[in-house]
Amino acid sequence: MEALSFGILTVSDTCFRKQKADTAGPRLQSEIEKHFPHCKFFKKTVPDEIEEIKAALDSWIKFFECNVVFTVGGTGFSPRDVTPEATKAIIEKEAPGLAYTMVSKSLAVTPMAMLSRAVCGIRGKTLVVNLPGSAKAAVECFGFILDSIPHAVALLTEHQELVQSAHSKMQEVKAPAADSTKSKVKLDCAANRNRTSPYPMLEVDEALEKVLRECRPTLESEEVDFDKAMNRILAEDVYAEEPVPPFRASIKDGYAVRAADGVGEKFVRRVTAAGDTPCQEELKEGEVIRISTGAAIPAGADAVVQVEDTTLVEKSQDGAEELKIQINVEPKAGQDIREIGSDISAGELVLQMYNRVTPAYVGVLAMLGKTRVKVFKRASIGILSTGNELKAPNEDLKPGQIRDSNKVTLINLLKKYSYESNDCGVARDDPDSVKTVLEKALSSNDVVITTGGVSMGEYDIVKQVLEKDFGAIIHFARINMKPGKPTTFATLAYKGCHKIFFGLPGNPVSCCVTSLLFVIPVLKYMERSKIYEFPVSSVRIPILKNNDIRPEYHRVAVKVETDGELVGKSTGNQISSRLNSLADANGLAIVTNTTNKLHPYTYDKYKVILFDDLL
Ligand SMILES: Nc1nc2c(c(=O)[nH]1)N[C@H]1C(S)=C(S)[C@@H](COP(=O)(O)OP(=O)(O)OC[C@H]3O[C@@H](n4cnc5c(N)ncnc54)[C@H](O)[C@@H]3O)O[C@H]1N2
Ligand code: MOO
Ligand SMILES: [Mg+2]
Repeated sequence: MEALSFGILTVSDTCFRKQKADTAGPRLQSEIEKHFPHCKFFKKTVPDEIEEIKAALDSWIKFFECNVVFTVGGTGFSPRDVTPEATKAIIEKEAPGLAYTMVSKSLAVTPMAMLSRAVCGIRGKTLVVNLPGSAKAAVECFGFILDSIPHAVALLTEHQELVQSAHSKMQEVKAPAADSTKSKVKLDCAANRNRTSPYPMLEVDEALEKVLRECRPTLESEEVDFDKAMNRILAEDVYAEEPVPPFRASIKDGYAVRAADGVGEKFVRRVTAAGDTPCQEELKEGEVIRISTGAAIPAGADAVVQVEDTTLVEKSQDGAEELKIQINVEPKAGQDIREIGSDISAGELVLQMYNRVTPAYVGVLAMLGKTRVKVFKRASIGILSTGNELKAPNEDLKPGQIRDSNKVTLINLLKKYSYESNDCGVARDDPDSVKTVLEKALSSNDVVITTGGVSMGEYDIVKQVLEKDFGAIIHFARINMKPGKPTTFATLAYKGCHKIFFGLPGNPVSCCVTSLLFVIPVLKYMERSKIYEFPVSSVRIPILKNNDIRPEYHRVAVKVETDGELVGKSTGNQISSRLNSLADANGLAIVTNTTNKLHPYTYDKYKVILFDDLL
């Protein structure tokens, strides 16, 4: 299939004259790339001139048959805004539904959206969409119509493959939820089961790419109390409504002085401490006021002299009060004073949208008195185990049974990266039980994670239940990695809602490693974290052997040597059942097959995914 092509035409006098950088065009491009990873782009900036806009649109449509052209800017009420007029002049048919969708959804963000004059329409095989000029609004509006784009392009180009995938996507949304408690899956007699997997084997990168393509970054935000916002992604730019400090404050314990009075003996008029109402009576020549760190600078004072640079000259009769002191060091005007707004000025952009909230962010919100803050919504996550052999950790075991460690491990693994999840119980290895437990999990979670039942056994029925009972699309069910080969990823529509499904392998290490490689990154991606993958570093490790054809994600403990070099060591036997191989690990060293490799050295440098603090 040929890659889709997009035109981004920035319409702005100031960007054209290079008086202002174009932020909206590049932001829109990166947003488009997230959803259409292999697309082509045509980009140009033109001034707000009707003929120039028309000429650019014309050439992209006529000569390059661009699938979609987005104009950015020039859709408002100012006299120079003519993008809608230029667009109307070149399109053959209007597509008002798109413009309507953008305005109506934008109204939920800002009432100013009602001033948009954006036009959308079709010319030949090209869809033309006017977007607003601000980067934030352009990306938001693109998000509002994103779902319709593949289908629109499919219809315009009569692109069969695209039409089909757009239709199946729509089917997916409409697919009826499973209703009866009985599964349509019947346990095959062992002789009838698949003897080879029908699913293609994907590389790890391909699998992650597929997952990210299906799990779009959210467009929804919610307001939370500032002290509950830790680790969330900000969905608004935070501007200071007040300056910090709100008054001129002393940086030192000492004396508020008039710098021009210089050194010498001074009369100590009074005392002011942090929290005291600022002294309004003007400081007179030869006077000082004793002051503590954080106290408001009294009227007339323009410097603070620290107590270390003074000498006591005269005390009160009871010996408790200072009457006169000597200033020993020439003060400079402004010395040791925090001016109003010197930390944060009123109106300043302090915290930026798309950044993750840290403890200091929470503190800054507290400083500004901003007690509610907008953050991007997070997916709700349900976790369940499958397996007839499983008992709860507090239960005694009969022969053949083991304790369910996966569920509690995954719940805590997610918690480590700040994601709460719901315990959805355990399903037995029979289709009715898997269906019932899955149904419950899907009814109250956006993302459902299961462990076990995804490999080649006749009781590995999770995929069949997903497909037959829930109409799920299995995007992949095999990955070329060790551990984690049978990792399964699917999407489905449950009661009209899009659900994401990870079927992780039952082996305790396999489900954790695949969570680190796929689940955690996608949860971060979905809540719009700018960084969603763990860092990868080169680490010196004693030779690691791997006799499997699959690349192995070898659990290692990595520390920083005194010279700053990262060195690691294996955590021992790497069999997928041995969870203790992960217990003290903070990295996954990627080891390709070593069967025929000669190792002249005892150490080698490995690429290591660092998922925890260095030792
Ligand atoms: N013929 C083949 N057999 C297997 C293949 C294969 O390619 N061909 N792949 C192997 C690999 S690799 C893995 S990984 C496992 C994955 O199996 P399943 O996802 O189907 O999981 P189960 O069979 O249900 O269980 C596997 C293993 O893990 C234990 N387990 C399961 N759940 C839990 C839990 N909640 N807590 C602790 N331990 C659990 C279970 O008892 C099994 O020992 O398949 C291989 N087989
Ligand atoms: O892939 Mo399995 O997860 O090797 O043990
Ligand atoms: Mg199995």
